[in-house]
Amino acid sequence: MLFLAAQGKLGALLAVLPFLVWYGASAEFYSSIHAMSRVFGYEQQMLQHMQKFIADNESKLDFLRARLDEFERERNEAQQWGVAYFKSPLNKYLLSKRLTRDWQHIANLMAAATGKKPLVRLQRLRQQEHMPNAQELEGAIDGLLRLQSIYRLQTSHVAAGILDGVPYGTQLNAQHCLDIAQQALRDEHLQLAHAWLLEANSRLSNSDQARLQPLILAQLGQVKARLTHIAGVNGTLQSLKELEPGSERYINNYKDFQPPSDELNPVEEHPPLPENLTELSEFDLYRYTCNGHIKPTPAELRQLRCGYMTETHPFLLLAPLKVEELSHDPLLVLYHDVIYQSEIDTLAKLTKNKIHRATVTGNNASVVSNARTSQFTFIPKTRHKVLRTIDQRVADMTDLNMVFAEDHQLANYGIGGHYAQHMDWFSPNAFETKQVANSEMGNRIATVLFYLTDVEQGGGTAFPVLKQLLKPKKYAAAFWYNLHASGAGDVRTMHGACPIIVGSKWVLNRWIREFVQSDRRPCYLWDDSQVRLNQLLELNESQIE
Ligand SMILES: O=C(O)CCC(=O)C(=O)O
Ligand SMILES: [Fe+2]
Repeated sequence: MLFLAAQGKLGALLAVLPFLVWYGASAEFYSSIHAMSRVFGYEQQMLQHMQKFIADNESKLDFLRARLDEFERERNEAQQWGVAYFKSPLNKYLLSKRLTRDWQHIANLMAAATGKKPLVRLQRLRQQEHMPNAQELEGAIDGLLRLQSIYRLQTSHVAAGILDGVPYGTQLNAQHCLDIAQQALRDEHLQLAHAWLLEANSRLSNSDQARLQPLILAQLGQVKARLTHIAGVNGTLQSLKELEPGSERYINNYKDFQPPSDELNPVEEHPPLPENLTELSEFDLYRYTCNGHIKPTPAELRQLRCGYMTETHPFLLLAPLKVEELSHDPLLVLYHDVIYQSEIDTLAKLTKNKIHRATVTGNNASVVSNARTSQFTFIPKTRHKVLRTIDQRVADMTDLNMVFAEDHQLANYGIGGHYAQHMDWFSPNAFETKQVANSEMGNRIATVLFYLTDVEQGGGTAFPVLKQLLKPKKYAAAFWYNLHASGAGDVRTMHGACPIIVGSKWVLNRWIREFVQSDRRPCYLWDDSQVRLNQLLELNESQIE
């Protein structure tokens, strides 16, 4: 189980709530490429069943068409005979046969549920695990809006398949843009709704113009009216009326609707970049670190070094660890090339079919939350020798005792998958309410986060207070202390996994607990644990360029 650390105003709920308000629906589908490739395979089978359904129905229709021709031919012949036709006992037989046995056969055939088998199979596939449902469709749109908001992606680019400057060739049509706009509107992202409606309007094809444009314009009028500082609501309503007289029926509560007078301010898709960080919510701090707005100054960067580490094990004299400093206090470093491909392959085998949608623990039970859209599994080190080898390396990297380390956690993030800002350490409240598994091992003194994949775009690990964004680099591992020397949780370690724009991210978490480390970790004689996050940010106020 995982817990969001809670302490005072940095509590779990505060960390999660703003996010839940922003992105209300639960969503699983987009959180794993693994699941997506599975259902992509199911879709292939669904198409085959559909083909079979069509083929069965086509052969039934071919058969019926042939019978129809035959019956018509027989009738035409009969008509040529005139009344004489009814005198022949042979014809009496043929007519009777047609109207009884033949027609019964035809009626049975027409009534038969042709293609039932492929239909049943198709329906069974739709029930498969990982098949997206309506809620997950919402989640996929949520994920897209989240990417847009975090990375400040321009709507016209996204609709044209350009993600953060890279073209992918997928185009959205007017209906897609309208669907996204409607969800943005429902969730009160008015600026984004506005941008998606404009995009829908500009992407109308001749064939869907009549069907979609009145709705698009009506919604655009409403959004503009709600964003009262913007221009053009009256113009939009005018176009709507010209397009379709009586079109006010598209506007909810039209009678109460008071179009404001037009003003000339343009609509920004995204809020302006903040200059003062002290006022930002924790989510915004995370967001602005993910998109690179919060970053260290050159002066701060000059304090940081890279080098080879040889101290913790004699073997390191032969093969020193490559370390990159990212923060001195609290310590955050990145080790390069500390896991082998063969080990990653074994980890992949051990996790096959085992990962589940991540939960976070708030006050009560673990819940699937949009603060964390990834999938994970825990594997005890007894399961495989490789896990113990990795732990020995972690001990060399950290100089910490691995006896009290949690099970290996492997997590996968798919497109849009993320984990909003949080601390890895457990709050005192989590201990009091017995939410901490193996509490006798103490709190999470340190984290080692192995990157098992590169990620094409996005997916960094953001440390807003330390102003660091770690881009996932295959074979590397981040290491940081979560606790002050006093044992108190360090709020400056607040971090989060930024959403993936393109790619898939696998990580291995090693959470090391605090007991049995007393001879390992150097103790400070002073306790800086009382320093509050806001004070720290004020201290750091200079930093954005
Ligand atoms: O995947 C990442 O970049 C961070 C993951 C993380 O913070 C966690 O699992 O606690
Ligand atoms: Fe974490």
